[in-house]
Parts: sequence; structure tokens; C-alpha cells
Amino acid sequence: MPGSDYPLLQQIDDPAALRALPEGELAPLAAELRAFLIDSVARTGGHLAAGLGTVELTVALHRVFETPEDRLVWDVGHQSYPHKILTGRREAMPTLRQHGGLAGFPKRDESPFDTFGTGHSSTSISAALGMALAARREEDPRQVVAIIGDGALTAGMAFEALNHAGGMDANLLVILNDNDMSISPNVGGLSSHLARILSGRLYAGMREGGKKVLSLMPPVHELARRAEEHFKGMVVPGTLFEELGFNYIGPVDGHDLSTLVPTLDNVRQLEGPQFLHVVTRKGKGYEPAEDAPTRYHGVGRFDPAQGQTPSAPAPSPTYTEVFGDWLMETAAADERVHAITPAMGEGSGLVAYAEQFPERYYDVGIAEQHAVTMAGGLACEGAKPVVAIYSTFLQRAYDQVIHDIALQDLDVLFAIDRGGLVGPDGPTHAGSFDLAYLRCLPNLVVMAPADEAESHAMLTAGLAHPGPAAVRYPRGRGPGRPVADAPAELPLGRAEVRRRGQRVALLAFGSMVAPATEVAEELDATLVNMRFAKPLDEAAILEAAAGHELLVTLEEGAVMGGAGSGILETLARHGRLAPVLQLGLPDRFQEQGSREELLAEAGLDAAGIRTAIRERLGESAA
Ligand SMILES: Cc1ncc(C[n+]2csc(CCOP(=O)(O)OP(=O)(O)O)c2C)c(N)n1
Ligand SMILES: CC(=O)[C@@H](O)[C@H](O)COP(=O)(O)O
Ligand SMILES: [Mg+2]
Repeated sequence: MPGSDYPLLQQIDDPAALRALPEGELAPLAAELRAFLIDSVARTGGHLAAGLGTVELTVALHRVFETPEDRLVWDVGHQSYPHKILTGRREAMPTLRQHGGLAGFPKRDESPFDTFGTGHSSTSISAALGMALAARREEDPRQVVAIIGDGALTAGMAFEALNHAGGMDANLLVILNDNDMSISPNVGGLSSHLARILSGRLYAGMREGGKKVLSLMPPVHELARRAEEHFKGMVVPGTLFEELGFNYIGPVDGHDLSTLVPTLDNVRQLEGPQFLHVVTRKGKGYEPAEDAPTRYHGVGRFDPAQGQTPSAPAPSPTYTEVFGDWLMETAAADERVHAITPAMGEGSGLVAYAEQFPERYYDVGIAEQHAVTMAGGLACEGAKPVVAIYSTFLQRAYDQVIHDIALQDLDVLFAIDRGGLVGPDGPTHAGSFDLAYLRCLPNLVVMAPADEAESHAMLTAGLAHPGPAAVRYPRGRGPGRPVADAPAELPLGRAEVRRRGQRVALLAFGSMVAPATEVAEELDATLVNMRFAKPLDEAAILEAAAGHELLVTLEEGAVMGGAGSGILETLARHGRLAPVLQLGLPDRFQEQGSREELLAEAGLDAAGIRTAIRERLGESAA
């Protein structure tokens, strides 16, 4: 993208340069920033619609606040590309979400302007309050701002922070970026409350007038604030945020710099917890994204002139599609089936199901804890709830899985998508820990399919199982085994011996069966598709130990405490000694890149597995 297309943006290598611009150049700068963002994300893929909605807000924030001394904390961070572009990373945008390149979310070790690492939603207010309390203790005048979306505000953690912050006198500004969208349209009572505030046009009109008066005065002082407070109380019911102890300001147009800059200037001088309600449009300024913000939430590479075009028909369904199809046929046959998603309906493959079974579909918002425990309530009443959830986001509801579901042995099925490495979203979104954090739970059955057919069969088996069960499958496509080929039976806790060989036994879980198959053929090794991370097939493990020089466990998950550790525990419990090589994700976070790059880096592709085995056998790795 030649710099000449972006003459103003080319001058901005840090926010100080932005703050030095004449005021009249802010709007043209925002226009260039938006055009650059579209062009850049169209080349790399990534999150687009949210960032389009924060272009003006980002310009205004870096204009008014002395960043990075003043702290900005972006919630989720998928909307932070304009922030990254204005804070010295414009030229690095072609490396976005690629191996060794820019992260797709704010990252502390990437820039001093990225004050807190995000990716999972609803953490910004907590982190910002921590920073604000530290500033107060140091008697430092630096400001702290959390920018949170209306979707992210539906999570309990956001309200834990609002509740606490509202009772403190720390200088904290919470900016609600309200575009009435999560990935799908936002849901719940909060969304309705926000809509009611916006619809209070009388209030908005008066506020407009009121603000003009306030903005003409010297920096807003306590008397004016109290007068405004009283005035608001007279005209419209207090917002939820005022009831929690915040000084609520807004709603203001989040795309109008002539409003945003003076408003932020005023608010910056106020003491105590402030809540600025900003109204934006997700996808703003790029018509295809404005018309379809869900579709342009996350994009692959595309031609901006054409917009996203339908991709060519794929050779086989993704694991997500296998799940979505399975759910449709299962719900049609069994009216006890209900599906629950914490705001990830599209990514979890639930679009068709939601249309066909709206009365048995629940998008609970970004509320994983609530999703899991509500499923428990449904199960208590004889329903068959299916919680469709990304592995990484299930981490948010770990106690609910333990305390509300496993302990009570409730009949809930967890369809865990994005199990293992996810690729461009990087470490915040990798499903690296689910095998480790689930297999240790009593009563829970944990399955990992080797292919699409097995995934279908495991979902059926999990639903039929009278207690809690989990099926974890990776992002994207598998080996391509047709679902019609699904095993008729899947006996609980029974592995599948796929081949018998010499010297080495490969005990593979889930997605690792495919590369292990290639290596087993080359080495004439035994290959066992373990299928269950819990309960393990102890007989298969003991038989493998008895007849081979080396056992190799393979999982696309953390080695520490993972499924392979369960095999070690089995051998120990039976007093068996056997050489074991554990292959899986090492004890570090994997940065972003393609899934293939990351698997190879972790030694979990066929080449890596072969090399590790040969080295352990003392043979040349060649
Ligand atoms: C804990 C958690 N759950 C789910 C997600 C997936 N997710 C990413 S962005 C998003 C929607 C966020 O909506 P909002 O905060 O309103 O931001 P917008 O995209 O509208 O700007 C969701 C559900 C996540 N990142 N973290
Ligand atoms: C920002 C966020 O958390 C989601 O948009 C996530 O990136 C979706 O991941 P998938 O692309 O795997 O559905
Ligand atoms: Mg939103």
C-alpha cells in the first residue's frame, strides 16, 4: 500500500505526532486510517468490522489522552488494529496474525501502548481498575481508560468490575462502545436497557444542549456536574451505570470527532469513576461490513472492491459443520435436545439449528459460566442440553463444569470446538489445556475423535451417556473420513487398535491419529487410536506396554497433565515399568501462525514425531 495513498497517516509513527496535528486534519486522518485498515485486513485477513467501528474513537483517544502514560485497555482487542496502526505498527500490519508477526490482539510485549494483553472478552474494566488504583496510590495523575463493547459487557466479569469500581473513588473512565452487536446481534436485558437509553431522544436532545453549555465553561467542575446529575434524574430514569456509582455521560456519536474530542477532554478532567456511552456502527465506512457486520467480524483475504466472495466448495466438512449437522438430525429425533452457545453461534455451527429449532436454542451472550450452569438446570428437568463452546472459552467456566455439572453428575454434553491449536488467533485462543483440565474430573467422559466420522459417533455416544460428557475436536477440517463411515458402536473407554507392529506403540489421541498413522506405517509400529482421554482403555495400555520397547503418547494438548500423563498413571497404578515418550504441546504458550506451522514447531507433525522416536531409540534422526 503506497504511502502516497495515505499522506497524513504516513506522518503518524506515534500518537505524539497525532496530537501535534492541526484539529482540522483529524477527520481526514480518520478517513485515511479507515481506508488503510480495509486495505490491510483485506490482504492479511483478521478482524475487520469491529475495528472499522472504532476508527474515530481511537483517533480521539490518542488525541486527548497522553498515551502511553495514560493507559488504554481494549476489551477483547479485536477492534484494536486502528490503535496498533497509530502506535507505530502501521508498517508491520502486513505481518498481522502471522508466525513471528503482529498479534491479532493487544500484547504487552509487542508495544508499550498495549497496556494489557486481551483476547478473551470482559477483562478490561478489571485490569483498568487495577491500574487506576495503582495510579492513585502513587498519587500519579495518569488516566486509565477501559474501552468495552456492548457484547463484552454481557459477561459477569465486567459487572464484577463495574460493581467494585463504582464503589471506589479511583479515576477510571469506562467507555462503552455500543454498536448493538456482539458477533451476532447482541442479546439480553442489558441490550434492551442500552436501547432504551438511546431511544430517550428527549434526553439526548437536551443532553446535546447541556453539553454545549458545559463545553463552553471552564473545565467541568463539581457544581456543573451536580446540576447535570440533578437534571438527568429529572428527565430520564438513572442508567444502570449511575446506580452502580458511575457518572454516566452520553450517549454520544462515536463517529463524530467534533463531539468525541471535546467530550473526552471534559471527561478526562473529572474525578472518580466515569462511564462514557459511545454509539458506533460495527463495520462503519465499508458498506459490505455495515450491511453484514457478523460476516465481516472475522474475514479471510478478500478484494475490497468485490467484498467477501463465497469460497469454493470444500472437499469435506469441517468438524464444526459435522457438529452442526449432527445437532440438526439429533434435535429432530429427540425433543429433549437443547443447544446453548455463549455468543458464538456462527463459529460453533449453530446457524441452521437456531433457525430450525429457535425454541430450543439459547445464545446467552458472552456468559460461559452462565451457559454451563443453565445447562445443568435444564438437565435437572430431564432435558438433554448440548453446550457448544470453544475450548479456550470453556476455561472461563471451569468451576461450573466441576461444581455444577460433574459433581452432580448431570447429563450435559459439551461439544468443544477449537480443541488444540487454532492458528492465527494465537495463544489467547488455543484450546491447549482442555484434555488436562477435564480428564481429572470425576464422572466426566472425555472423547477426542480421530476424524469427522468418529466425531459424529462420539457426539451420539456422549448424548446417550447418562452423565456429563465432552467431545473435543479441532478447528477446521480433519482427514476427510465421511460421516457415513461412522463406527456403529463406540464402547465406553475402549480404544481402537488400528495396526499392530514391532518395537514401538503409538498411543494417539484425536487429531494426532492422522500424523501417527503415517509414522506407524514407516516404522512398522503399532498404532492405537485412544478415542477416550477419560476413561482410558487400561487393557490397551497394558497390552501395548507388554509387547513393545517404547510407548509413544501423542496429543494436541499440553503434555503437562494431559492425556499422555494418564497413560503414565495407568502404568504406575499397575506397577508396570515401560519406556514412554510423551509428545504434545510443550510447557510454553504457542504464538500465532498457521495451525500447520505451529504443529510443526511443537514437533507434532509426522516429521517431528518420527524424529523424536528415532532419537529416543538412539537411531539417527535422518
Ligand atoms: C470470553 C470470551 N468469549 C467469547 C469471545 C468471542 N468474541 C470475540 S469478540 C465477541 C463479540 C464482542 O462484542 P462487543 O464487545 O460488542 O465488540 P464488537 O465486536 O461489537 O466491537 C465475541 C463473542 C471472546 N473473545 N472471549
Ligand atoms: C475475537 C474472537 O474471540 C473471535 O472472533 C475469535 O477470533 C473467533 O475464532 P474463530 O475464527 O476460530 O471462530
Ligand atoms: Mg458490540
